[in-house]
Amino acid sequence: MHLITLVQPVYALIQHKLYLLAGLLILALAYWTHAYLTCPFRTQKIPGPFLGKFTNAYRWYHVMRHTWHRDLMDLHKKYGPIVWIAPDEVSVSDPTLRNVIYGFQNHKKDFTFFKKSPSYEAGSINQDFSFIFEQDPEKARLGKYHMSHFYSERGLFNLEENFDKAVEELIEGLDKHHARTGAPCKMVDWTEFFALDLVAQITADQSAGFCLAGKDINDTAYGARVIIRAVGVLTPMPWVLSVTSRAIRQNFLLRFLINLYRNLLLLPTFTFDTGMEDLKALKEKNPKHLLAKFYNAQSRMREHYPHGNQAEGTTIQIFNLIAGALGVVPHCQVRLIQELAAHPEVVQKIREELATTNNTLNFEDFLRYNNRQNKYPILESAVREAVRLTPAASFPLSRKVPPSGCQLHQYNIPPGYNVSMASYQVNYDEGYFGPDVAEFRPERWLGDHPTEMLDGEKRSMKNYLEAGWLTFGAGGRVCIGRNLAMFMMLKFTAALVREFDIQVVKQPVEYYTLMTEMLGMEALLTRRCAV
Ligand code: HEM
Repeated sequence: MHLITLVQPVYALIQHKLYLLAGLLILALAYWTHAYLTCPFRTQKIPGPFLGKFTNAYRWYHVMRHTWHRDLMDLHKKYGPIVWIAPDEVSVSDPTLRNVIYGFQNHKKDFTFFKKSPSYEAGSINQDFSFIFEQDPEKARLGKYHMSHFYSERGLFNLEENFDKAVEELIEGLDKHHARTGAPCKMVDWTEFFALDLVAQITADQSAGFCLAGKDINDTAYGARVIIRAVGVLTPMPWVLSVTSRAIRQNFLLRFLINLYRNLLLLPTFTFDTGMEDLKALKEKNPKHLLAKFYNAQSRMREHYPHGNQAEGTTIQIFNLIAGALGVVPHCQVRLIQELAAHPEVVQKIREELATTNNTLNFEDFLRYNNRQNKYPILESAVREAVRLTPAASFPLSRKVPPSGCQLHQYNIPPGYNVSMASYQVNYDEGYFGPDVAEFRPERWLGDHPTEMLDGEKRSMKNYLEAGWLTFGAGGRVCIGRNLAMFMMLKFTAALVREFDIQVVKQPVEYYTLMTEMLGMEALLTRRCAV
């Protein structure tokens, strides 16, 4: 009887769609208002945009306008270094607080360590270890233990031959498709082709042929972009995450993922169910390349991921590599080309540096081992300056406040809430980087900083600047691919300025979803005679 009394009005509500809609809206408003009224940020009067305090829809709207990275900068200009941006999150813009949030694990472990926030679940699509999206710090540490050596400078040094093969194909492709024809070169496409060719080279010692073909074979890069953007759209919406599962997300993205692995590994019939034998054969053929390392790393971590499988566990590492090499590096590279085209004096200096090593960039002339000197300080600084100005992995690095809570300026953030910093507002902090923060000035990375290190040693500018920026994240979850990113950009840029004169005929436009993409830039390339 009671049940019927309850069910009848609900049924009536469902019958009238308008009432149902109004009911849902009232419920949502009641939920948001309750969350707002009980939020400790309110009692402490943390400033922020009114709508952002109420609902995640505010942040999502700005993501969908593809301007969130710049909007966040504006919010900080308006409200100060701590801004309440979403019902359970504050955004922080202060390089001196970087180490509070992104520190290393210490003996107090779970009590003080800021884990990646639950929003990282958006990028988890199978039951295996996915480096970027793993929230458990212990498992991430284990991943780093098994993988960091082959992403180290030394580890990559062993694959220099593969870098050079990818560079050769890049030059051949650019020459054939642009320099000789005079057709404008779509720079972001070419930086992506190079990334795909390079990944195929270092993963399985083979040419995937993107630069030679001068096109996105089978929409491989397009598919990877769809996946990365989909993660960006999902990340600011916690309720979507609670109603989708990894399996749903994987199925939605499956065809793009499989297409990616097929075209990179040159395994045209690859599937997760049937592909393990092919993967094994490929990794056995190339024991020194990354596919073999990925396979070994996932086997060692298997006991922690009992619901996963070897084919997915191995290939998801390729996806992580692609997320960095294809999702991020090309956009930093486009910024660098844009700046070099506008600063011929820097190009001249880079050419002079390259002339000292036979016009070729060699890793051994860059790495500071055996007391060798870096022979490319301007080129290195130009790359650093570009990744500072366009830190393309610009999504807020959201972290869950640990049981210890945390103090950010005058505010006390209780455990369980989220705090985040994003690279754009940190990297453009005038207090830290100086009033010329928005200018491309590679020389800011050279020489010494007036302050000293703790042990009384001189502090280099590089050390000072890297301690403040957030381009590669920081602390225990710092980017594992930062050496690879640097090497990719060094090799690409060295080859480009050696071989071509570049004239930008169309400027890039920033487009944020998860990464800040630099879309639309076109350049005319003229082959240089004097090499
Ligand atoms: C210029 C290029 C790159 C930039 C700006 C960049 C930036 C970042 C940032 C900001 C993070 C921290 C994410 C967080 O804290 O949530 C990160 C993490 C990571 N990056 Fe990169 N990245 C770049 C290139 C690469 C490349 C080429 C790889 C290829 C291996 C890579 C692999 C990773 C991985 C695996 C992580 C997760 C590390 C962890 O959570 O412990 N990145 N990257």
